[in-house]
Amino acid sequence: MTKLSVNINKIATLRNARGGNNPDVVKVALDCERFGAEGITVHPRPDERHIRFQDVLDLSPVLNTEFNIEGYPDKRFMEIIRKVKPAQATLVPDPPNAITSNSGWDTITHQEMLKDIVAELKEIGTRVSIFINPEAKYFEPAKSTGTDRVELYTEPYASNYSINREWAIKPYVEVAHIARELGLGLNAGHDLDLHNLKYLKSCIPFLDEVSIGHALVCDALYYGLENTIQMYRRQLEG
Ligand SMILES: CC(=O)[C@@H](O)[C@H](O)COP(=O)(O)O
Ligand SMILES: NCC(=O)COP(=O)(O)O
Repeated sequence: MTKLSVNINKIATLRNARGGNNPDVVKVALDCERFGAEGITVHPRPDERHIRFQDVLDLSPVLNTEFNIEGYPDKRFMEIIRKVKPAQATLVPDPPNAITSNSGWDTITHQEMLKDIVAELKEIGTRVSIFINPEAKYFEPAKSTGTDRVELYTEPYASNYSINREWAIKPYVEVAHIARELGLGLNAGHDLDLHNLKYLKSCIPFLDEVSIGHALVCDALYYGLENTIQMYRRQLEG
């Protein structure tokens, strides 16, 4: 079964736009869980443009599903992970000024650093996932870091889906089987939506988890949050 983890970054974007507490990020997260989300994902960026570090502290004690915290493993990120000990930490190589995540890790060049980070996170009992591009050369080095899972960076798939979906999915199917052979758990995320999710799932049925935020929140403006979460869940059935 592939779990849906709802990324609530963009709920925080809307809240921050007016300086108050509407929408209430904690309330929305709990409602997402009630509506069928099987996890909550946040990405507290260094500039706190959306999710703030305080949001992480407010969410952690009240969530009922898995809490997945994404981010670059700098000092502040590691401190918050040590503090809240989430179910999962997803390491992304984003520079502080990145408009959004735009690549996975070079697990060859950064293997030693990742090894140390992964060991520290596993020591505190947090499952570790490493954001990764669908390039086979990065998978054995990823395994060598000791990570539990990898998260396939799916923006290239999403942007090529409408052009030629069989071509777009090909590298992802190839590396998904490599990950499985290596004993790595398999997540996926970035730019997944109601158009491309079902095909991804049909081609990689053993996906452990997808984390989806931007498109899901946009869809909720038209279909409502509860209905939208159910619509995404149905794309993952079978
Ligand atoms: C790692 C990933 O692909 C997403 O969490 C992405 O980082 C979302 O970040 P923004 O919501 O800031 O675009
Ligand atoms: N890890 C991907 C994520 O959490 C959400 O990405 P997106 O759906 O906002 O592009």
